[in-house]
Amino acid sequence: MKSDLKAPQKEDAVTPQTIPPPNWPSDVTYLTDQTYSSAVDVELRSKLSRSPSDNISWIKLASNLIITPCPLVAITTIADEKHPAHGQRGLFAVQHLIPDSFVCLYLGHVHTNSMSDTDPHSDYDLTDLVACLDREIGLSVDAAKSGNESRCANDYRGVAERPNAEFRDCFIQVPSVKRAGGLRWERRVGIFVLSAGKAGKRKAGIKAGEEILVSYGKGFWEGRKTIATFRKDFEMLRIAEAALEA
Ligand SMILES: C[S@@+](CC[C@H](N)C(=O)[O-])C[C@H]1O[C@@H](n2cnc3c(N)ncnc32)[C@H](O)[C@@H]1O
Repeated sequence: MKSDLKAPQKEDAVTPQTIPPPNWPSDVTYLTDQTYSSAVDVELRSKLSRSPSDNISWIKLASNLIITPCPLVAITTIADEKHPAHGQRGLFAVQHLIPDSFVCLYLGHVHTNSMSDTDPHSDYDLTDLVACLDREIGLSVDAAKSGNESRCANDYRGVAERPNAEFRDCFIQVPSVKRAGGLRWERRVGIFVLSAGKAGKRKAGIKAGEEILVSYGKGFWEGRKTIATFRKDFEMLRIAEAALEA
């Protein structure tokens, strides 16, 4: 298949970096776009592109919405001792975010879902966090070693009654040497504010200063419980059980 994508030059090649936002973890690379494992070859990556015949209703994000670092959020170390992720980082809104609005992309290292290309120790892999980049073609995004602000979004369990944001599939425009206009649409996963809901219960959106909370899904915590039991990691077991009971 002919493609306008450049073949990956080497494994773990990173995109250009920008100055990370305040409170960014020093041992994690801050990304402005996702990177690709060498197992994600040109053909596999081309499946992430939107072909003109696609009739998908996913959101197409205008390039002016994608700003790095993201001006809508702040990474904060959680000081509240009652918060189940106390001492860790969380993602907070710095301004009012209206229902359905885009917050930021979930960036990280795109990998195949084969065991040899997956980090079993990662707490930041979208395969586990409900959404994955594309289940049909078996790709996911891991932000354990490199990512952006989204990797700091906590699960709502034990923090609030319900999530106020969610992961959604979307498209962004990336450079293309073959397409007219020099751009093509490529799939990403982003964090979006939840919709207002039919009864308008969430019409307030997310207030400035509020923590942005998603649902990782029950499966994430059940998985953590199984791993913790196997590894005899009692702290991890306590956290997973508390989240499942919340
Ligand atoms: C994707 S990371 C979220 C960001 C993380 N707090 C940090 O500082 O990098 C997922 C990890 O955050 C923690 N976490 C997130 N939500 C939590 C919750 N509701 N209860 C307990 N721990 C949570 C768990 O350690 C989980 O494995």
